[in-house]
Amino acid sequence: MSKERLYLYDTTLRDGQQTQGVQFSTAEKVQIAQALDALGLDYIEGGWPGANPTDSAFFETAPKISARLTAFGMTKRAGRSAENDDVLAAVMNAGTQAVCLVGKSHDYHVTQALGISLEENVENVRASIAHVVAQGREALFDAEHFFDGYKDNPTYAVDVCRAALEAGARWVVLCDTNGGALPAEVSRIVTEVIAAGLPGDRLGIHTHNDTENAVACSLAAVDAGARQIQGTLNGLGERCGNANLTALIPTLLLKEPYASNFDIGVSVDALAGLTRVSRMLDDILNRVPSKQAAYVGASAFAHKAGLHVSAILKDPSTYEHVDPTSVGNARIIPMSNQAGQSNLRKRLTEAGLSVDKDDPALGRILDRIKRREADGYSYDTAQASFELLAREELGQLPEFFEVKRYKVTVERRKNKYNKMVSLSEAVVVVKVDGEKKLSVSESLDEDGSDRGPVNALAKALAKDLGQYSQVLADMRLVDFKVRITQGGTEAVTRVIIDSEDGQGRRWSTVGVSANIVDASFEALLDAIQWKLVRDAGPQAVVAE
Ligand SMILES: CC(=O)SCCNC(=O)CCNC(=O)[C@H](O)C(C)(C)COP(=O)(O)OP(=O)(O)OC[C@H]1O[C@@H](n2cnc3c(N)ncnc32)[C@H](O)[C@@H]1OP(=O)(O)O
Ligand SMILES: CC(=O)C(=O)O
Repeated sequence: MSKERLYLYDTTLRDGQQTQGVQFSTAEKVQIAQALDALGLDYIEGGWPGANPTDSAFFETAPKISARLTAFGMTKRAGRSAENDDVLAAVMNAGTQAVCLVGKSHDYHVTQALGISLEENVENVRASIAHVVAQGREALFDAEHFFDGYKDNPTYAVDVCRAALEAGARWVVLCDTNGGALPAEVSRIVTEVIAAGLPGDRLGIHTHNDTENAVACSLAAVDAGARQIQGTLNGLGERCGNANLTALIPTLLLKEPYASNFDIGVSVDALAGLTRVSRMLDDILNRVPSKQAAYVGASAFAHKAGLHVSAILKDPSTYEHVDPTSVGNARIIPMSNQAGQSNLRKRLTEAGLSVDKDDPALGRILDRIKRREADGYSYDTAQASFELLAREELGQLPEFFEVKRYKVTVERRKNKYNKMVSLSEAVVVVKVDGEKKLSVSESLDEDGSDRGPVNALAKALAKDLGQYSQVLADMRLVDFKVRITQGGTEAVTRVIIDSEDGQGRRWSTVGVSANIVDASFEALLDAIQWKLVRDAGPQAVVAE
């Protein structure tokens, strides 16, 4: 049986840019358009030419893409011809293959927002679409507030859409503009609209996520016969966002009945780039990627509970609905107080530690993790600290050096320009290679800015570690997170430090104490030890 074509239309650069706090630069728009094109989207809506300088500049320097680049705008305003509407002219002047115009399909909005008669609005829609088609462009009509309009006045909502189709629109897109429609309602209305004579293969769906149902409503519309879906990467969009293409694309490619029934422009090979594209967008937006995002989140294939892991090790499909590599994601088995021996052995193997199934050290490690998590530690994220703890229990952690003492002071004082500035100074005394070494460091960066007491401590600790200093030269701290948590009955500070090195490795360590400096020092110490285990293990000597 041959598959039917289902078209995907991306509006990240238009409705996605209507997200509060999101403003793409022209260069970022180009980068996103190219990534969407490589994925295989059919249409990429670049923005509203003429509405703002960035959108206009994007169309002026439009990237060469295979997808249909689409300019967005609104139907002509009343009282002037389509040819004489300056807003529409700016949209047409972008010169794109496809033009999508939004227009009213809810009678209430016609009379209230536009203040014109229902007939005049139908004629404005008809004339605007005819104008686009007459200029040799593919025309799309976004029927704004369609579902709310249909519920109030079905005949009028359908008449507006019919006018757009008769004027030559390739697609009429039924929009749930306020995002309040539910899947069963969408299914019923799309079915009725098709029965009323609007052909399903010319109908699209545009949903918003105000009830967390945008993806479900899009699928309901497809089930009922619509053949184009509009959505955005990572579900960006006005208010709560649009239908999330990052969830829809894998669903359409990997789940039945969609996989058997439809051909979408995205190939199975391109799907493997989805997680990367999703993270690229977060990177552009300077957002921390949502761990729990379906398919592409860091936790989408993280198996924490002991029961899950024991089965996963026998067959991953026991607790995974799809193979993580199909969307470019990866399976994670974090360590935590939810773990059993299966998690533990899997994690130890990944760390290069092979332990027999009945080794009593396994029980000791698990006990220690559970006790420490009760005290406020979190090994779920701090996998490097987990590994060090396990090595210690297994007698496989060399004592590279011994910390004899440390201190850090923070001072506020006037600089030479008579401005109050902070300066931290740290002193660390270690015994390494049988020799006691005292290192002092300040918190000031090369440019003179204060980097704080933890930075001073890190510099002092790594400053003179004898034979190991060379190994640590390419290591740097990249993130520092502090959380006040409840350890036992007391409030304690938990510090998580992320480090990376010149070999592209990134690792997280944890420290817990009532005192933030001690918690930070513990996490720093783990960070350095983990690096030394990796790169200086065989040379390690046990301190006297
Ligand atoms: C549902 C959606 O998300 S559609 C996308 C919405 N996106 C945006 O609004 C972002 C870009 N918009 C803009 O930059 C500006 O609104 C512009 C440049 C388009 C227009 O700006 P202005 O001319 O200052 O108008 P303003 O934004 O105040 O109001 C919109 C006007 O368009 C009219 N209008 C709204 N929809 C339509 C339509 N489909 N067809 C014709 N006119 C319309 C409104 O009635 C209003 O007219 P009025 O000022 O005579 O009352
Ligand atoms: C067109 C559009 O973005 C909407 O109706 O939501």
